[in-house]
Amino acid sequence: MRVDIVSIFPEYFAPLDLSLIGKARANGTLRLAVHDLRDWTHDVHRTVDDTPYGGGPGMVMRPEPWGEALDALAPDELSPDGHTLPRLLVPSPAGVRFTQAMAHELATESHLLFACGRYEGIDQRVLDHAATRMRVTEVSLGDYVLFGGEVAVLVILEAVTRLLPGVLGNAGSLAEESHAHGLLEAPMYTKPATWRGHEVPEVLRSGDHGRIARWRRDEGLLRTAARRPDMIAALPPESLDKRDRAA
Ligand SMILES: N#Cc1c(-c2ccc3ccn(Cc4ccc(CN5CCOCC5)cc4)c3c2)n[nH]c1N
Repeated sequence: MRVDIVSIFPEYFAPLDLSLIGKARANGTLRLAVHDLRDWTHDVHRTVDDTPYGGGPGMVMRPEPWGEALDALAPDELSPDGHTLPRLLVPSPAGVRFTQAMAHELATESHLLFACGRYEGIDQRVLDHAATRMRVTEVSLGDYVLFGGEVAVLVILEAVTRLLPGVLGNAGSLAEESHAHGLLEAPMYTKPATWRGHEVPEVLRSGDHGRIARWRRDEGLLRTAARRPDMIAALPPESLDKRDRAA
């Protein structure tokens, strides 16, 4: 997967050299490039923002630098390797909610292009023009307000990269993790069996894998009911058996 990120704070993405994303870049699974939007400005001050039409607080990101950046990173003509246009992701407080389902969808794309806004956001015409030639998605992490899109790109990129083949050593954990089967995962424990007077639940040390599986499902169901009743409501009815309904 090719990923291009455009931001006025490219240094925000230094963490992408670390850990499993760093390994995915080193082995070619992820081909990532971070670009400074100011490289597409032409004035001495490298200006990227201006006052909003219609008044209101703050500043808006000018369309010209963004237009030139997207032209450069998403050229209309097919590249020699038959490369098609990228999927443009624009983090925004007004975006559709980012979910694990969207992470799976994005993990199937060959080229993602992230536009990181700052100030009050990017001039709408940038997105409208981009949408005439590529798929554009405004995406939000949730109902809280950030300074800009960079943190959202780090989150989205981590959620997508871990779904790419070979990135997560133990692919089994992908199948088991919460949000994969609609429930939060059960509590996890490791050695020692007793720590500061707290015992690991006996069932987990029983070696009875049937009991363990049932305990984990029950605990996941209880946690989900307590913390995320919305996820319970979204479960397909057939996924809850009589025991679950009694819980
Ligand atoms: N993903 C994600 C995000 C973002 C996000 C993503 C991208 C950008 C680019 C600029 N910002 C700052 C910003 C904050 C608030 C507002 C709304 N304004 C409406 C008019 O009154 C003033 C306030 C706009 C822009 C961003 C924030 N926030 N929360 C998420 N889940």
